[in-house]
Amino acid sequence: MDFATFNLAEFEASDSEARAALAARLDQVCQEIGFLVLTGHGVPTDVIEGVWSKTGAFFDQSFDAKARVKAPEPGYPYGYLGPNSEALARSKGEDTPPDLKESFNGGPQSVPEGVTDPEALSFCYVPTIWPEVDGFKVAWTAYYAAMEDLAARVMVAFAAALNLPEDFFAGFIDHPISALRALNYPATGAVALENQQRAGAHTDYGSLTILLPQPGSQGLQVRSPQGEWVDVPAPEGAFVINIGDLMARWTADRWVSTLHRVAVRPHQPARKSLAFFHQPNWDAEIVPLDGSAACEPVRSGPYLMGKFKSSGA
Ligand SMILES: O=C(O)CCC(=O)C(=O)O
Ligand SMILES: [Fe+2]
Repeated sequence: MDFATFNLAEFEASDSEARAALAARLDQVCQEIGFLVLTGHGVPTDVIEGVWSKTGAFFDQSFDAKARVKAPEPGYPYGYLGPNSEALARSKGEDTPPDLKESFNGGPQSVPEGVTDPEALSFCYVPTIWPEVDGFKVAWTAYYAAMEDLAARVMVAFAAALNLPEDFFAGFIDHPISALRALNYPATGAVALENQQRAGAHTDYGSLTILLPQPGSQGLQVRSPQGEWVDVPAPEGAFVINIGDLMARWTADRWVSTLHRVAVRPHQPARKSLAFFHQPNWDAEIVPLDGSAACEPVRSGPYLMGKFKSSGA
């Protein structure tokens, strides 16, 4: 299976006929596999290098130093999640050993005016707990902001792909509750436990994931429609994007939220990645776009919270 590439800058610069053709192709890829390589993204190299450098410095610290910024209680969505904290396959009802990874997670940097819902305030709007790594917060927030902008541009392309007015999603994503996760999969030894992966098979929860796998790294795989695990490339200078469960619902399952995992193999070097989980406004009502009753309407925030709580290890 070849991986489709979508060049966002080319789409944005195209006249209406070429734009429609690129949008139709995007629609097709989102129907078939829901994963693609994104080029023409315009995210400055120094923003990307900055976040790699500071998250690398974070993971290089001792466990005790990392544990100083761990989530203060179970279910707290941000901070350091050490080894044995999460098994993503549990979100799919699979009882597996914990994933072989550690992560640092952060959320929106400010609470929009007028948010009073206690669930929103105690879930996605709780503070990110900053590590004492010089320059970490600056590099992290610059990358987070770049991902917010990029996600909004991809959502314009998605609207075109779905034959909607191009600003259709704008009002749903003007106060997004997205999360950024830096992942470190430590080097592997001889064997893992049975059914243990670096990240167990799962689908993502939100509208869109913008993933930056360590360039040239291996292990990320998607489940093809034929039921095979297919390697996802990690090209230098590009992102991998995929549809999450919320987008599948929104499109009444026209688009697929594809099962994926990070497979474990013996004697692998450490692998890093940055996953940005774009999530519409807390209050956004996600109703099937085709007007059908294919999926129950859900609210973005509570839907995410329900999903998140299902993967704790
Ligand atoms: O590390 C990766 O390449 C993918 C991680 C992933 O799928 C996730 O955290 O949802
Ligand atoms: Fe994922």
